[in-house]
Amino acid sequence: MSDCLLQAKGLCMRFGGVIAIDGLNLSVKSGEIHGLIGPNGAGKTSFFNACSGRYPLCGGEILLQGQPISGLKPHQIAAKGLVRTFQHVTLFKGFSVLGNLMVGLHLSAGHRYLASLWRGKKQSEREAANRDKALEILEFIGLSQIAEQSAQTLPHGHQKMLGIGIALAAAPRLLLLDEPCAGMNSAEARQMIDLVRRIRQSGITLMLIEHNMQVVMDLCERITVLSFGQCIAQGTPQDVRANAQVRRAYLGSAGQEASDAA
Ligand SMILES: Nc1ncnc2c1ncn2[C@@H]1O[C@H](COP(=O)(O)OP(=O)(O)OP(=O)(O)O)[C@@H](O)[C@H]1O
Repeated sequence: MSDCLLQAKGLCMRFGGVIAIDGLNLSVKSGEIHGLIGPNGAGKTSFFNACSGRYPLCGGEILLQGQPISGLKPHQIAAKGLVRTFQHVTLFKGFSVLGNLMVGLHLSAGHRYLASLWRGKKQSEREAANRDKALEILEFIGLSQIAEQSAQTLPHGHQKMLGIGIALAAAPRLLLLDEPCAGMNSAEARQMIDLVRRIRQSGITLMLIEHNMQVVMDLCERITVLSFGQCIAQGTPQDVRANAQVRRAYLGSAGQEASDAA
């Protein structure tokens, strides 16, 4: 598939006797916002962990732009353009918002963008370039007004936004977002949805795990549904809503919500 950015083929992941991912096949197309949904324990986070190199696979392979990435270390996968966020953001609480982003930029300094930016520059010039880039990202994620505020005092929604800003500092081609709207009030969730759309407009492909069905149905062009580590449906929101197996897998949990969002 020529427009396929990420492809998982026959993926398996186990934790002792627990099969977290069971022969999973799925693909993410370049330029789309792709939702990953499924009941609790379906294997969604395990899939992100597999893609980002956090845990080893026990079978199958993952291709990014047609190149195998399975078996690479997380920083090597990030350098190839696949970057993830976590459900719970880890920030340097003693640093400012800007400081956190600058650390993020330093950590991904081996990456192609900064490598080209920094080549041949002196330390002071690098610092200035780093700060400019951090401010640019803060403007993009809508936190430039609070650049000097301590990260410790940030409300939950802003912490999640900053976590995404730090991920953007690694200049991803594909950004995996783990429950970006979790724990947010409706105003914060609207800001997050707007940010996700703007990230896509900037040329970055996104895949997101999200339990809020309304968010998934509004935001995603395609959706993959997992159940017991397997893909039980992949398609447009309309396809997924109409799928009887999806409704059964969700019965009694998010199923009613999924139907209601139709
Ligand atoms: N580090 C781990 N050690 C042991 N078992 C794990 C680990 N991570 C995941 N699992 C198990 O793998 C299965 C899939 O879990 P996973 O967290 O990927 O599901 P999920 O779809 O993300 O669920 P949720 O929506 O509740 O976050 C579950 O049975 C879980 O208990």
